[in-house]
Amino acid sequence: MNRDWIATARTLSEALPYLQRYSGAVVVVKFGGNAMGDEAAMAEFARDIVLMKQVGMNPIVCHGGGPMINDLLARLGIESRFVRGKRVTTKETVEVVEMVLSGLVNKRIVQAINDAGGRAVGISGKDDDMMVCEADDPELGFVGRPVEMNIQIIRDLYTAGMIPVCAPVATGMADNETFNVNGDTAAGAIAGALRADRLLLLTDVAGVKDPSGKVVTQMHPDQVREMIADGRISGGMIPKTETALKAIEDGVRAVVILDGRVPNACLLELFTEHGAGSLIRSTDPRVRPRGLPEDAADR
Ligand SMILES: Nc1ncnc2c1ncn2[C@@H]1O[C@H](COP(=O)(O)OP(=O)(O)O)[C@@H](O)[C@H]1O
Ligand SMILES: CC(=O)N[C@@H](CCC(=O)OP(=O)(O)O)C(=O)O
Repeated sequence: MNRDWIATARTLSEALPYLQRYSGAVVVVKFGGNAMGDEAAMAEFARDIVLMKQVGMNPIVCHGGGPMINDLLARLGIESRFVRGKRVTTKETVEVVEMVLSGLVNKRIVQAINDAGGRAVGISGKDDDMMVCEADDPELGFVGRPVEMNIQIIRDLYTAGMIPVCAPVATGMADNETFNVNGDTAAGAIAGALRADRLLLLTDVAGVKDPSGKVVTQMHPDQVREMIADGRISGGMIPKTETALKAIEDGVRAVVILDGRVPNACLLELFTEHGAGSLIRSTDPRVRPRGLPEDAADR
């Protein structure tokens, strides 16, 4: 018997407890612009998402696209400026942000998932008023902080067999306002509103690292707060870990920060014993949202 076939059969067999555990689970996947890579990497990501749906999970994709916005702004001669990891967004910039995120990036992901045999539907926070925002900080201009979530549209899509693909652009409280929302923030707000079983934040580092460069594989919220306070977590990892803390407070069972450039990153996290990246989980026994069995070990 061919050794590869035996190994493949064993891998499938070993995945059984994970397939059982995650049956029906709601998993929000944030796909960052830096994690997107080339066409082949996009196709591989799409295959993972379709496989998750095929085995009975409910994957929801929420994407970024910062580098793609930077490219178009540069071609238009508009400078990109960030404050604490968020883009300073003028009225002119927000038009480009919406074009790139709700248009180019969203439809590229939708097409890749459909090519892999899934039924992806692209929406933004504007559709059905899914995400309503207020200005985050006057210094940032049209950057939104989600204040109201109308999440039924997402539930309707996944219960009808579709895969929602969400662009982080939202509507405001006043007429005709458009807000640019940080992709991590948007994914966290969606996961929180759904009380998701998992929020996977795909980025371009292996996870949260300690000062020696080693990835911390499991963390609880207090440890994350300590690492932010003493500077071990800095830069772009601050909004990411803050999103994780907020999502857990809102009832998300666990958040994983992992390297989206690794082939089959989502499958490695969900269907193997050791998972991938850094898992942040509440220690509060009252936080037991619907979904996974009470006694299931998280890794
Ligand atoms: N403790 C840490 N562990 C890992 N990355 C960290 C840490 N502190 C700061 N960082 C920085 O955070 C970056 C990830 O954030 P960011 O570049 O904003 O990701 P994305 O574009 O995927 O949203 C890493 O590339 C790294 O430079
Ligand atoms: C307010 C804000 O900063 N919005 C982000 C939205 C895209 C994003 O978050 O993209 P990544 O996940 O690829 O970084 C931006 O304009 O770049």
